Amino acid sequence: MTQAQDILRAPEADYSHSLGVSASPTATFHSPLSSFSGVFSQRGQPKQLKPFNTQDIKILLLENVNQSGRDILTGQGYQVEFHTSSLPEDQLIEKIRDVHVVGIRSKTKLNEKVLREAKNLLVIGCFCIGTNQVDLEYAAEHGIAVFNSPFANSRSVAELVIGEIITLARQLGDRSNEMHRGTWNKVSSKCWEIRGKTLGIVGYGHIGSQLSVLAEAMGMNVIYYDVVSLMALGTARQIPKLEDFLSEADFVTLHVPELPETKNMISAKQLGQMKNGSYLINASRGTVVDIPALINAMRIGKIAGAALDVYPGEPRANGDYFNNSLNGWEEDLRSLNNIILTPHIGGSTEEAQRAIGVEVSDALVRYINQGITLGSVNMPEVNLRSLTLEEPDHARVIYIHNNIPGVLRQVNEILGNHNVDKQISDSRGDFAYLMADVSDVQISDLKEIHDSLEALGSRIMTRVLY
Ligand SMILES: NC(=O)C1=CN([C@@H]2O[C@H](COP(=O)(O)OP(=O)(O)OC[C@H]3O[C@@H](n4cnc5c(N)ncnc54)[C@H](O)[C@@H]3O)[C@@H](O)[C@H]2O)C=CC1
Ligand SMILES: O=C(O)CCC(=O)C(=O)O
Repeated sequence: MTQAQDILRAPEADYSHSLGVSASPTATFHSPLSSFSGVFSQRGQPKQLKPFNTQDIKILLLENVNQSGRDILTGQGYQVEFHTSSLPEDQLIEKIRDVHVVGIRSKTKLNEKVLREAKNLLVIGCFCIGTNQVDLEYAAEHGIAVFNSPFANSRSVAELVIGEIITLARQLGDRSNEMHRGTWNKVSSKCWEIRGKTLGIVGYGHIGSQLSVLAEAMGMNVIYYDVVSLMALGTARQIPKLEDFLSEADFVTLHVPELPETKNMISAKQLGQMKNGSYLINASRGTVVDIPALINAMRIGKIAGAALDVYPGEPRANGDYFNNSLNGWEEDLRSLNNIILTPHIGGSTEEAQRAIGVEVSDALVRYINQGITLGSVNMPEVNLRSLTLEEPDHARVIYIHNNIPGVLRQVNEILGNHNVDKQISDSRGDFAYLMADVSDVQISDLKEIHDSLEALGSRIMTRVLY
């Protein structure tokens, strides 16, 4: 057996999941982080670290996180409680009090009210791209790291949008509904090829740029609007002003995050600036489109069709919920022609969910077991080579603290009685993350190190792994 094989077999080195995540011939996603275990285990077998003061890691997994992710977490011996949907707020609060880790997708709102109750929480895993459902600032202030999967479902969203462009151009939804009702209605009026038409992409990030390539391959012209100046792929063109952009596109598709600046970004005024008979697609977040304004624009024939995957209010679970009790305009939307309404399924493919399950669970394991924050969306990104089995009297000290002068001196005074083998510290805004590997420590020293760090005024959270 080669040394590399040996390392992969060791129970501690189980980031090897990332290497063979997909059974699909087309899913080529591999987490870039999957290579780190190899890099950092070169000097010996990595040692399985244990938290000094959180012996049994308890995880609450909501919203049907994929089996791939559940397997990784249960494989670590953590206690995993799994739910297929999100929970009502009162139940969420009850459960979050007890757990060290919570895993969610887009539905569960981890706002200040909920996080205030989460006294043991170390880390949140968003098994999706968007992190708008989490109060990231509050989490950082309380030493709770947040991880997501920044691009594992981008391709799935881009493919959905491609399908919708053709579906809208050919009024496929309406024809299919008519046939389901027994009506044969063969028409070509206002049905178009997409070849030569202009696709306008708002937000040219992971999804928007992927979509750009696919659309061009189908003969579309691509323009995009983004707040950042970005390199165009193929023959796509960035248009600096939203108004000019909207007046040029036959199809407008939205791929921006939920932010105060993107709220109602497409409203009556912007719909008025779009071409007569153009189409609108929103698979970003429900708040980006003023839906009553869209309903009006479709009723007067300004907009010839729309596809919506996301809504300002979305239900917690599957069921007969798409009625006026959610947002008040569902019945109006349902009555329109040539509108595709989908239940937030942009990223819902086997490939994407498997890859996300692996990527986020691997990040959680790295954080819980080793304190590594690579890929965190609210903490400085910090990494140190793993401790190895050849270093028995070592411990890893993690000190999350307010970013104020003089902290390193105080920490190193506390660690000074031991040999600090390696240390790293980085900050992100008001918060800083320090990780130090110390040798010559006995179990009896750990409590003293932990308690001394906890007593410092700058302290947000202390973890000692040994
Ligand atoms: N329907 C679904 O199931 C899914 C929805 N999403 C949503 O799609 C969004 C976009 O995803 P990615 O492409 O991965 O994000 P990204 O972060 O890679 O790209 C977003 C782009 O939007 C741009 N942007 C931000 N504010 C803007 C503004 N005010 N005007 C114009 N451009 C602006 C950014 O500069 C960036 O280039 C996510 O934030 C998420 O909310 C993501 C995955 C699945
Ligand atoms: O799959 C989900 O639940 C959420 C998908 C999404 O919107 C995201 O990844 O941001």
